[in-house]
Amino acid sequence: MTARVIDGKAAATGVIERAKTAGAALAAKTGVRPGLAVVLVGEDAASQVYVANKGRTAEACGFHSVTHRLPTDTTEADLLAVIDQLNADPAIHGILQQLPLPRGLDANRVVGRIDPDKDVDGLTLVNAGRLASGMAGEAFVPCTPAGCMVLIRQVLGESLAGKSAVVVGRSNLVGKPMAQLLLLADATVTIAHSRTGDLARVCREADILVAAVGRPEMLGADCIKPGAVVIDVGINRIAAPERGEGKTRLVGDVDFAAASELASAITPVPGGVGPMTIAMLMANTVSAAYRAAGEAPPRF
Ligand SMILES: Nc1nc2c(c(=O)[nH]1)N[C@@H](CN(C=O)c1ccc(C(=O)N[C@@H](CCC(=O)O)C(=O)O)cc1)CN2
Repeated sequence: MTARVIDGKAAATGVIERAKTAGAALAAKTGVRPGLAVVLVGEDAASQVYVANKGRTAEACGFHSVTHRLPTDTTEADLLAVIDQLNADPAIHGILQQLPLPRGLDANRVVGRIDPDKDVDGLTLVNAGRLASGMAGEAFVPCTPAGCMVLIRQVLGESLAGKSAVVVGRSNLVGKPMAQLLLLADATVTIAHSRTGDLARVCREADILVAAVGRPEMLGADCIKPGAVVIDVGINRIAAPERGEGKTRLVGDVDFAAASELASAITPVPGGVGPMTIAMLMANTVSAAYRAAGEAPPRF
């Protein structure tokens, strides 16, 4: 079998288009223009690219968009003051603290300061609790797992009843919310991780395999059940001397070539899950603005 390659860029373009249309409709009806604030602390090169993309995409959607770039030595008190100011700003409906934070800043305390109604990253305890309690409709769901679900539904439809899903990775940002979403769609879910015994055997049970471990090409052919849908969340930059001295390339957590021989559908890296992360941020921002305006948010 040669797997269908799931086009995350095309799916993301569709979500962004719907967010733009929904934002314009809200502004026309209520005068409320969706507003997104992104906060970046420090100089992490990848984060700078992601944050710039978030701002650009928000502007392309017609949103009010602000980016706070703070130096690496920002104190937690100063960062919390920025969050407080954004919490109080009526023009801002969504706040995202870009992660990771520099050493010395506590991500739980900083993210926990965001007003849950503006938490478009879905990382506050309130939104994580809503999702874990099955109240996904009222929660903001973290953007990457929300995007993975859009891609999975494209391939398998709404109900995952009867399907076994294995999520490799247990982060608050991806692994745990991903498992909750699959469970809510009626899949039978296992969360595995780097310390799982005989990981390949566990993965081979999966009709849906979601890889979010952050280790380049860690999951090979021995991890893939024939016909599985493989969603690769990993974005790992590795040396690519074949492209020239000092060159690099991106790979996922899955050995794409090997897995493609067995899977029925697979996301590539780049061009798979990554673009959906930013698209779902636009969707969550529109939803936050709808809620702030007392309107029912659209479904993405
Ligand atoms: N507060 C958050 N921090 C981080 C999140 C998040 O969802 N919320 N996710 C990641 C990084 N991320 C967004 O922030 C992100 C990662 C990757 C992509 C993307 O489009 N990737 C492209 C490749 C891009 C490249 O060339 O480097 C792809 O996969 O095609 C978008 C967003 C960590 N931090």
